[in-house]
Amino acid sequence: MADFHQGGPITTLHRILDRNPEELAYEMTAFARQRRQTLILPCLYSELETPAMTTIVEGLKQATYIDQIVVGLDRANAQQYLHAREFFKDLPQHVRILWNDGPRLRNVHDRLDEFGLARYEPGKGRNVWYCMGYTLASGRSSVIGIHDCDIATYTPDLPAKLMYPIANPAFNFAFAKGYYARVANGTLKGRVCRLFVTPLIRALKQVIGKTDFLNYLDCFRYSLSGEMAIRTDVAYGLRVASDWGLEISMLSEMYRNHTVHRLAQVDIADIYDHKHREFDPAQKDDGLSRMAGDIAKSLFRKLATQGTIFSHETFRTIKATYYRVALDLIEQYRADALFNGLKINRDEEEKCVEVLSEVIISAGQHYLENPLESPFIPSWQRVESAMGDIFEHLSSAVEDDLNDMDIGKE
Ligand SMILES: O=C(O)[C@H](O)COP(=O)(O)O
Repeated sequence: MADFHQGGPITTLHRILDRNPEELAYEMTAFARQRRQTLILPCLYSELETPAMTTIVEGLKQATYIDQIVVGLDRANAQQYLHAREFFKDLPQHVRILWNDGPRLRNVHDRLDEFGLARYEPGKGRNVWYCMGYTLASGRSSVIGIHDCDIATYTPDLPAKLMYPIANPAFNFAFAKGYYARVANGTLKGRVCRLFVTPLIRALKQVIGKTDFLNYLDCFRYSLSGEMAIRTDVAYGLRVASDWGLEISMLSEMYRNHTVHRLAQVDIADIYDHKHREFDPAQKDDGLSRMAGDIAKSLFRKLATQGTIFSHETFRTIKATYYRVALDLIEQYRADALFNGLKINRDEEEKCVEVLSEVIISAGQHYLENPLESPFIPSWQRVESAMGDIFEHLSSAVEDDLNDMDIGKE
């Protein structure tokens, strides 16, 4: 069972007791009278073909307190979009699917491009951003939950726990981040979070100083989790990164725009398992190294906006400090794993850290060579001020796709 320690400026909501899921759902239904809820599911078409997604959909059939489900569908052709419509059709909520690669949404994207507001690569960040835009356009809810679609350990009460801090009218939280332990095949996972983000933040604290921002980031128990809940009005002003810096950029934006008293993290699962990317030390620009690189750049850029001056020497010092901190952490993870009867491969963990330490140098180099680069997608507030009718266009594209009986016939 969890403890009840509050370890930093944001509020941690622990699962001190195992609550009855029906009681939780009953409370969420009552909250929904004042704060209606939309759940965003950013997914790739290929995820629809996995057992994880079937379990998620079965779980969501029980989550009748959710008013609307917005599916962001990436990498789907016409036939696959039609299959997605079929796949989600039995959900009891108001379901809308954003067929991001379909001609209508591409057309919306091209219009944004004309205004210089759509210059970003496809990916999860962009998918989530469009889903938030649609949710704003629909005007149906004041609470947004987002969770990944590859969760192999999904339980039907996960969305309730995730959205509870924002949905409960007794709370004034603007944003809540989900946390859990990632475990698979009897071993600790969450490699980028454990072996890169945590030691990097602690190394930055040593090199740059214990700034309030770094202390804030360090208190998140799983800063990279794809599970979060946010007030809809807060989502309106949010800039998100289009690359793997999405999660860290959201935390940075929350810190910049809101007092820490309105931010929370919430325990949403006993353990969490999902689809794992290969960690191939030879592939410096792919997989987990790519993810770590985007995160590092996002952090460096954020610190620069707070006045930190970086040089080649600073990055070399950060790398050396990171390496030492990471090795110490591996020792701690090992003790924790053994205590829980889990295996841990020290050689693999150390190899991973060696490769990730090089990522710090390459991300630093990239930052120094491209100081003005910004992978941020503008807030919907800015987009609406440039294109007053954007929400009508977005809604019509989604509705027209849904009602189009000729898709896939040509
Ligand atoms: O959260 C992480 O650290 C990355 O997504 C990698 O996760 P994994 O080690 O569980 O695959």
